[in-house]
Amino acid sequence: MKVLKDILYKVSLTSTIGDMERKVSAIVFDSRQVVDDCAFVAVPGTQVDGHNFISKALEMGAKVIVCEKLPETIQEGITYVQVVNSAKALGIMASNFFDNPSEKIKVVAVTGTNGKTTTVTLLHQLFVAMGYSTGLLSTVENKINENVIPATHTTPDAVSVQALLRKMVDAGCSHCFMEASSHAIVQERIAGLKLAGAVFTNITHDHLDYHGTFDEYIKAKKKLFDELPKDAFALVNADDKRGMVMLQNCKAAHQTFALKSSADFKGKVISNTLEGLELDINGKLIWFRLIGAFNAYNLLGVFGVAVLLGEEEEEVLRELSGIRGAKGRFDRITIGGITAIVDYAHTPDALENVLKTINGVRNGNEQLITVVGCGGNRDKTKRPTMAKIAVTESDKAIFTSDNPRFEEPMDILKDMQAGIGPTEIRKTLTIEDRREAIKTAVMLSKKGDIILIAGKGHEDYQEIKGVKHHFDDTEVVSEILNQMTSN
Ligand SMILES: CC(=O)N[C@H]1[C@@H](OP(=O)(O)OP(=O)(O)OC[C@H]2O[C@@H](n3ccc(=O)[nH]c3=O)[C@H](O)[C@@H]2O)O[C@H](CO)[C@@H](O)[C@@H]1O[C@H](C)C(=O)N[C@@H](C)C(=O)N[C@H](CCC(=O)O)C(=O)O
Ligand SMILES: Nc1ncnc2c1ncn2[C@@H]1O[C@H](COP(=O)(O)OP(=O)(O)OP(=O)(O)O)[C@@H](O)[C@H]1O
Ligand SMILES: N[C@H](CCC[C@H](N)C(=O)O)C(=O)O
Ligand SMILES: [Mg+2]
Repeated sequence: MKVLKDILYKVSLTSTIGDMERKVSAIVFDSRQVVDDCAFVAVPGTQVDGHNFISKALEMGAKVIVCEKLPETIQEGITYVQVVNSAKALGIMASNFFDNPSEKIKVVAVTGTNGKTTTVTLLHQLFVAMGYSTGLLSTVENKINENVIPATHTTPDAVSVQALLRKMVDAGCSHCFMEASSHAIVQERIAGLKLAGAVFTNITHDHLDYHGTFDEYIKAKKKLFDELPKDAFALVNADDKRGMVMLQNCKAAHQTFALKSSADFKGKVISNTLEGLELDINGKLIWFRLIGAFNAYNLLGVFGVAVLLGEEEEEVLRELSGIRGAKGRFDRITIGGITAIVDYAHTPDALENVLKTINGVRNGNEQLITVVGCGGNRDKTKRPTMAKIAVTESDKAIFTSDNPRFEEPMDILKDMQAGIGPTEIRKTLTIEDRREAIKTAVMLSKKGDIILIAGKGHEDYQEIKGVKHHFDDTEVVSEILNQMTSN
């Protein structure tokens, strides 16, 4: 239990009614999670307004209401706290509630359209290999050293972020590497967090359904850098033209990494094959297990962070050289002479990068077949572009479902087909059922061919109308390849 007025330290208050010395058992932002004596924070959402659930929260036992607009009836014995921004208040209150864990651990947040999971996973593996007790918050999983705590979001909600950091501090962690999604930044899920540094990987087309325009999407990412403290570092990709935008008005130490532009952490791709990457980093030639030039950026970003955190260059490169990266990112499965690549590419830029990487290393005599879909209830404008890229960069493309959520799968597939010209349509098939689509790709393949299965990577489900059905691309393609190539 904590005293309310201590939990409100640093929160911008408008007015208060009632006892501020009251003890609070928990901080809750969902009326369905209310416990006795908790503080309920009413947050305006994308679907509903949390203010509509204030009376429900009181019925369930909340004793403190934190809100932007006071309700019409004020109940006796309840404390009301009116704040300027309740989403922001939630983050700050959660941090105070858990004794400000981010002040006791070096937290580095990574943002960008692509490469966040790869970057934080590499950093986590690197720091564990260098002997540090290290935490991870990522799309694939949250971790305290090797202990996995399942993840539901790329960046957890404000209370979970602070609760997880508390667990990390209690477990003796010195570092935490976390993804900061644009949704999370706008929704203040990381308010109240003290960052040691932030990284910008890149920005390309995604999430326009949520942010409305590309400018708003850029602003969302920039907010992370605008709010960094003076003693933090801001490390950006200087080859992305928005890298410098992130640094405008940023108080933290400006740092850059790049392959093309001049930068503080400069690299060069020496060779790029299906076995790995050879890079020149600060004049040293190093071999890495990751595949694709885009991973050169991720590796450089990781190197930069480690050095900025005070690690020794030689040791960082030696350890980084042996690391594999995140699950579902360019995972290769070769059975019966056919190679399947499972990759989480779910944006036009990622898909193009992965296909260009494959095209850059293949011999050209084999076929490249791409199986791809686009998520439902997500940015519709990326659908025709992703379809076009799949057709242009492959010999055949099979369009299929990827988490249709609450949309009709065939509607999504029609949006994809709209991106394809009349001559290219012959190179495509549309098969709604993802298992059938993968099976067809295998049927169309012969020894030596390559099948790219894009969009789901590590995901082990297909989300249909609010229900997650077990589905794992790697599992499915391995089973089909084993069956179909064994005789
Ligand atoms: C669109 C979006 O981002 N939504 C997130 C947001 O919920 P919301 O604003 O829509 O909430 P709402 O349903 O409108 O409800 C408003 C408020 O009323 C409360 N409420 C609601 C109902 C009720 O009965 N009682 C009650 O108190 C809710 O708890 C909430 O506080 O805040 C919630 C708490 O943090 C998130 O769980 C939720 O994520 C949803 C499930 C989601 O799908 N988010 C995706 C888009 C997302 O966040 N993705 C990014 C990664 C994207 C990427 O980079 O690829 C991520 O970080 O995971
Ligand atoms: N630096 C990069 N630039 C462009 N594409 C990349 C980069 N790194 C990875 N990719 C591609 O993007 C896909 C997603 O990578 P990753 O999971 O690291 O990104 P993310 O930013 O965490 O994505 P999400 O926002 O969905 O969590 C990869 O499977 C790969 O195809
Ligand atoms: N974090 C991303 C993941 C997209 C993955 C793809 N499989 C899809 O469902 O669109 C999102 O929530 O938009
Ligand atoms: Mg991610």
